[in-house]
Amino acid sequence: MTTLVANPSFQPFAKGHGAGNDFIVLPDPHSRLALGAEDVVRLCDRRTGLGADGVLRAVRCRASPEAAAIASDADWFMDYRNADGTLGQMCGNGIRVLARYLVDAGHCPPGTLALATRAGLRTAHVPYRSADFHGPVTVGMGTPRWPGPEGITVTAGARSWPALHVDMGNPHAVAFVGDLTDPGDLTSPPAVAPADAYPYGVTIEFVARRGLDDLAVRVHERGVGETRACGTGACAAVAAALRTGAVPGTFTVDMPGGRLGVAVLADGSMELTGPATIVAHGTVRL
Ligand SMILES: N[C@@H](CCC[C@H](N)C(=O)O)C(=O)O
Repeated sequence: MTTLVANPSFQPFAKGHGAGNDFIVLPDPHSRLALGAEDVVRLCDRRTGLGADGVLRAVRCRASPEAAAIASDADWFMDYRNADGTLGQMCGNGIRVLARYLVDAGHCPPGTLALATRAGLRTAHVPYRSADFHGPVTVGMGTPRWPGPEGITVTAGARSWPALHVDMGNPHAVAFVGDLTDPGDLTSPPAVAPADAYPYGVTIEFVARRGLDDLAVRVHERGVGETRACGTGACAAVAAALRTGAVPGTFTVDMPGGRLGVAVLADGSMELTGPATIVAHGTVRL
């Protein structure tokens, strides 16, 4: 049985990012950390905390009944939290950063890592251990699903666009725009209609087509706000492009924080590739 202990005053952490989508990694192999929503909000605050788009609690699957129920054959569980303290099922950049951390910090050998998420088992490939905690990571993102409803509209500022509902383990609304400046500054969340289309909230992608296999994307993330990149969002954008005429292959997805690659495999599943960087290790007051 796992014993939850009172949060120690100072907890080890690592800070990392994937194409500018940044995370605090909290290694908690024995699942002893009682991490509340208020802890996450405090940690992610960019003035009074470390600052991040989200928190990745890294737990050994065998120490967590929740993780073992999701994927008993996985080694580690990514307990992902958004900056507002809410739980997320899946995070494409987060899982790449977690995999880079686990390998470079010596918790796992390089190669293939089986990782549990609330969206199910995901497989990350870390080609080598990096002494400077930086390098590419590829992750199998599963197959996009189309749960409906159709006829979704997204409104930002004074403009509206039709959008497609794509599920990448977490919910997305993808709108094609003429220019990435069209949605305005995105400092407040875009409106989505019908209002009951996403009972648990949604991440919204604004996508500009640049070429046959080249997309430029801005993302307003559920539980965070506009972020510099989003891995599930990149895959959702490619899925929506395929639905509207693009041909399966390998896509480049440019986001404000950097470039991600999305490969569409023969079975329709997707692989996400991009850089993952650990920028700091330390201890933080919880
Ligand atoms: N940044 C992420 C997505 C994180 C989860 C999202 N905010 C949600 O609530 O579903 C990514 O890289 O996929």
